[in-house]
Amino acid sequence: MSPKTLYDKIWDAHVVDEQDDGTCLLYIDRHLVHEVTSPQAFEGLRMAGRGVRAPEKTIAVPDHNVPTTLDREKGIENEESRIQVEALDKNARDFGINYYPVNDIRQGIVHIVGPEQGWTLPGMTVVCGDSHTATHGAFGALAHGIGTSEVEHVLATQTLIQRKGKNMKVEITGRLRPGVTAKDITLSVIGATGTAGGTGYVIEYCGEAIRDLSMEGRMTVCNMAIEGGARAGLIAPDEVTFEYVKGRPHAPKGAQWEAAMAWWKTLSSDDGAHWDKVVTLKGEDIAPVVTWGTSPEDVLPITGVVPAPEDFKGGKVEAAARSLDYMGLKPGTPLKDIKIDTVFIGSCTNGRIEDLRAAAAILKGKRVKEGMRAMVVPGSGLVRAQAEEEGLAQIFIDAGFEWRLAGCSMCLAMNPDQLSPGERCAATSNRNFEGRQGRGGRTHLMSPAMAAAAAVTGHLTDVREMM
Ligand SMILES: CC(C)[C@H](C(=O)O)[C@@H](O)C(=O)O
Ligand code: SF4
Repeated sequence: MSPKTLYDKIWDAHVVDEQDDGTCLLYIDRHLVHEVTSPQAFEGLRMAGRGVRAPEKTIAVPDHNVPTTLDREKGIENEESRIQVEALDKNARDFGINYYPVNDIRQGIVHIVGPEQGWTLPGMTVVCGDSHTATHGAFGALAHGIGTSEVEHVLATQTLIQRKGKNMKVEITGRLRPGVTAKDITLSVIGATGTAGGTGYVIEYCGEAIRDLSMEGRMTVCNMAIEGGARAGLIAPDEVTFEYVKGRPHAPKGAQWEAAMAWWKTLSSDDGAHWDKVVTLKGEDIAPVVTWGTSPEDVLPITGVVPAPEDFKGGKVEAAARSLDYMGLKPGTPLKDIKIDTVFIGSCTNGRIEDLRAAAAILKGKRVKEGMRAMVVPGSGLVRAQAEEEGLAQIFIDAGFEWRLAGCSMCLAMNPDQLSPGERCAATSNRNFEGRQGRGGRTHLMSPAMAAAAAVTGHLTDVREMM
């Protein structure tokens, strides 16, 4: 047998049918559903008089549109948002799928809830009508974002039509330096490869610096695979993975656990497997980074300066000029001199317990700079509860942060947490497009520790100076 990559192995184990032109039908192990991309899919099922093929493998949770303020039981003011959340509630109950409603402590961002509840397991195929489904690849699961018509197809058949992608290896060698985190890895990879660098590929992240990451950190890395253009991101499962999964509500138990482990231990790329593209970064070379522009590839070490359009080539010259104009930045300005108005800590990229710990470690005994707004939005109700138990919530509150309920919140402008025109935000989320956090809002992406440091000083800050 020829050597295979991890992607090849999971793919081969799930192919139900392959046509001569390479079109495949893949079996889907887990289908995660949120309120934004599912209403029409359920409507389609109703119209066709069909049910959900595997309700026990389908998990629904509202996240994008839910308010995260403490008074959210008052309901959703925006009509469109309210209709979506109500539709999910009705659909989940009518079709008998697993469901975490907004008042359930297990509610949260779908990509945080899936792993937390043990729905996401190594070797699985996982889909969701959401591009950041790549997050689940951290478990060595093949996790694709899909569109609404595909959501309907998966609901009805538990299969997905796909063509196989190419194999790309992203290796991070050696160790990270102090103050450098998973977020800096994933942003630096996109900085190096560009937002189109992964187009057509499934990325496997490997190397010592990846092995050294916790599951939380691995999820942060895979979460942004999509921002690098890839179809999915993967990390081979190991002891760290098994330890995280063990004992979770929907993880296998007893003899089933043993059987699962026997298969999970085979889930790594074979020596000599073929890679269509290889990118290597040295862990020691990665610095704490921030984005300066309106694309996740606009990444620089915090010690850098705002670039000039002429520093780029081709179409990027014009794009950079437009970015700088939108962001209100002048070439040559030290990144550390950029003043900010708002800090947002949360999202499926960085809303897990370890992220809150990292931010709290910087904030302990300090205050948010006068006049700024700062919020922490835990990724799930359980993350929130754990943070309260660990005393992190109190650190945030004492520092002057708002301590919110779980949801996507200010990651995107689909709920009341939005930036005003011109407002500048240090954000731990994954997208910085024009208007992403609100019309005219300006986003700088960074790690939770960097965002916390910026909250204290009021400008972009090198976290290493505060450690
Ligand atoms: C709303 C949803 C479909 C979207 C996505 O696909 O990623 C959102 O989660 C985002 O991050 O932009
Ligand atoms: S937290 Fe942000 S990136 Fe993640 S699913 Fe929600 S909107 Fe998308």
